[in-house]
Amino acid sequence: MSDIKWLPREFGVKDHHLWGEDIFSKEAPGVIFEKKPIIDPQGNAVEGLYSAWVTLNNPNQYNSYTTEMVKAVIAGFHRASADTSVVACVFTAVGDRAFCTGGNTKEYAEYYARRPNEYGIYMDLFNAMVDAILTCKKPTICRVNGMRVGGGQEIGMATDLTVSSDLAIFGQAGARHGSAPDGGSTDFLPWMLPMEQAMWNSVSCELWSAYKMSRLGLITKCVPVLKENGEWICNPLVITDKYLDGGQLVYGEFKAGDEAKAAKDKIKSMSADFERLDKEIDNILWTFTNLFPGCVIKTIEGIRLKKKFYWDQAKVINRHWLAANMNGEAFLGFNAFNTKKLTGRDTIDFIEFRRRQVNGDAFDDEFMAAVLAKPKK
Ligand SMILES: CC(C)(COP(=O)(O)OP(=O)(O)OC[C@H]1O[C@@H](n2cnc3c(N)ncnc32)[C@H](O)[C@@H]1OP(=O)(O)O)[C@@H](O)C(=O)NCCC(=O)NCCSC(=O)C1=CCCCC1=O
Repeated sequence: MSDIKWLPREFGVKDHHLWGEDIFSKEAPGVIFEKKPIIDPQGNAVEGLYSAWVTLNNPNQYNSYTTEMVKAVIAGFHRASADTSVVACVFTAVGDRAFCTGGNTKEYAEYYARRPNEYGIYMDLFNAMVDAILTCKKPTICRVNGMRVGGGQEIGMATDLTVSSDLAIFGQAGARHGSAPDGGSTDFLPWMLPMEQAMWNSVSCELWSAYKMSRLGLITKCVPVLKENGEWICNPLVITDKYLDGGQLVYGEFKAGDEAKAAKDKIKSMSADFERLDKEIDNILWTFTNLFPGCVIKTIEGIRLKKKFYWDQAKVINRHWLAANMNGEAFLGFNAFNTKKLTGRDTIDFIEFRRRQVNGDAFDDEFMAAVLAKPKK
């Protein structure tokens, strides 16, 4: 015989998906999974080739992820990874206020605080979510539609590329609200920002503008989303028309005083239009579409290896510290934030906390009551 047609073979295409469609939901809080056709530069849909969109849908709580949403994000990236018609995966969220502000602080305060073992199990899911993004066999793009804060910054940085609305802000919240940015930021930030900037950004909980993050190289690009008299305008809250003032770099810094107030009022009176953001996403998708898929993912995973180096080691032990911390600083910090409408204050009294530590006070309920604000009468 001169051919190998005689070899027994199985035909058809296998289904490698782990989860069915029912893990996704269009109801908030939930995660939407969609496939959208690849668009060529002339605006035509390319038949049979798609981008997969994983969309966080919890806008009333700034697209923070609940436990159920974490599971659905894992499923979304796994689905995109295993679907051969998908060119790349876009990670975004509903609305124009936030991409994601991290773990759901209501759930953290009301359920996970003082339940460290439960939080440890939750962290196993959180780690699996970051792993699902970092191991997706398709390029991953974070489409930042608004603030990317706390765990939101962490899952965003786990993606391969970020393009952002210029209204977005980026940063951490952990040390202010009772956690450490150990869901990826302490591992990724020192690669993505100069070390000093990574240090200050992760500890101070300052939120930096998209222009500043673009200048520092944390994100690929930010684009205007506001139009005035038919013309695109840059975020009026941010300095974008000069680099230097008094010898200091000011490009990307926030305006202050009356200028800032006027800019905030202006933004409030306008609505965001993501046309340019989506055009950028289409351009990146089109570039990927016209490259060898195997070479693309090998190149990407070669870069991801370095991002994953510290994450893969630290995630194992961080999970245990984060769990234990739910009995201590996290209990206080997340409860303070969760009850801010009742008390009028979103953080604990840090000065009293430190004074009590100086005195060697036991970390008991009396200590906790002393540092938490009281409900307003
Ligand atoms: C600074 C903020 C991001 C934005 O502040 P501001 O613009 O003043 O808006 P708010 O009034 O605070 O928020 C608007 C409403 O959204 C609710 N909200 C915001 N974020 C969350 C959240 N993460 N979970 C649940 N709900 C949220 C907020 O309560 C408001 O609702 P309301 O009913 O009052 O209108 C600020 O919002 C902020 O600091 N948010 C919390 C950020 C945070 O602490 N995230 C968790 C960090 S920890 C984390 O994510 C971790 C991940 C894995 C590893 C371990 C870990 O800790």
